[in-house]
Amino acid sequence: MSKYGVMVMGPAGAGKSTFCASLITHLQLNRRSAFYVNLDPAAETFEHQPDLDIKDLISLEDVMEEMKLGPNGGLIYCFEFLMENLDFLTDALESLTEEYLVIIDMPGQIELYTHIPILPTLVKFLTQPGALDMRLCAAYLLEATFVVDRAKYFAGTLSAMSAMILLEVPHLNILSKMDLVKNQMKKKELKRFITPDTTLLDDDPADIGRRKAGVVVEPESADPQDKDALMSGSTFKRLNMAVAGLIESFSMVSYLKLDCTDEDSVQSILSYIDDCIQFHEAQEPRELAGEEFEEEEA
Ligand SMILES: Nc1nc2c(ncn2[C@@H]2O[C@H](COP(=O)(O)OP(=O)(O)OP(=O)(O)O)[C@@H](O)[C@H]2O)c(=O)[nH]1
Ligand SMILES: [Mg+2]
Repeated sequence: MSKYGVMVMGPAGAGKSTFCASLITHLQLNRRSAFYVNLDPAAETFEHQPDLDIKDLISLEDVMEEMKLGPNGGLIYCFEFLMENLDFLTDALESLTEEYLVIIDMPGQIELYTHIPILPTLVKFLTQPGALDMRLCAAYLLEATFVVDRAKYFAGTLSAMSAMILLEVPHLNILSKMDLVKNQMKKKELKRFITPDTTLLDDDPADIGRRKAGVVVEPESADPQDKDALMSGSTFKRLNMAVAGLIESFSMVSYLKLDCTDEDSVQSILSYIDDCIQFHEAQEPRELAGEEFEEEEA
């Protein structure tokens, strides 16, 4: 029997756990079943208690103490340990029916999504036909406040693209915390950030600010040893332009908007997730309970 799931990823503080909580609340309100898996060994407080928590397998605190590792090295160790103990996942997930949406809350360390092969291995394990056979999609969150700084926005987009290429599962890119920017920017202006392209750099407020302050240094006149001067000037702009051009030419990234404080917004993202993993196609028609039947009849 197939399982259905979404892996919620993205940089630190992007709003992953908040989104997982909103999604679970929304599913519960709509009488759907959720199975919440926390894979962040540093996460301590939850709005909904996880059904499965990596901390029951390994504790980051113990790892850091015993292995004399820092928080990032400790996290990688925890994931390596998880990969050697995949039964921890199989035992909990194998009995789930098709009605469940498995929501996997990931840590924010960017290393996980860029150059370490742990996540691709984990995704292969979860999706492997004949085993858990999970129809899995990735939801990659990037904070909408990044749009204020174009360089940050493109760097974030690059990390989303990297995760996309690395994982090879259906991928949704999401601008989270939209409530924080929607009053600061006109709708039309915000719309430009849905699909990243180089024109966004033409009117970069940070660049205009630097020019006004007279700190733009042309690379030809800058001291090659003075990295700050170089990076504050047109070299930085050209670098951003090159990154933006690369992203634009691959046309791989476009964003959905998420405001966790808005039920309709969470529903809209859930619809995309359901479509990606073809959740509804697998559902048996449910027998209506008495109350629902009366509502339907009315
Ligand atoms: N205004 C607003 N704040 C949000 C939203 N989503 C998350 N936050 C806040 O952003 C902060 C980080 O949110 P988390 O959900 O913990 O982010 P995370 O990505 O799980 O963080 P890590 O697990 O530490 O990487 C918290 O203070 C949240 O309250 C949102 O949609 N709107
Ligand atoms: Mg979190």
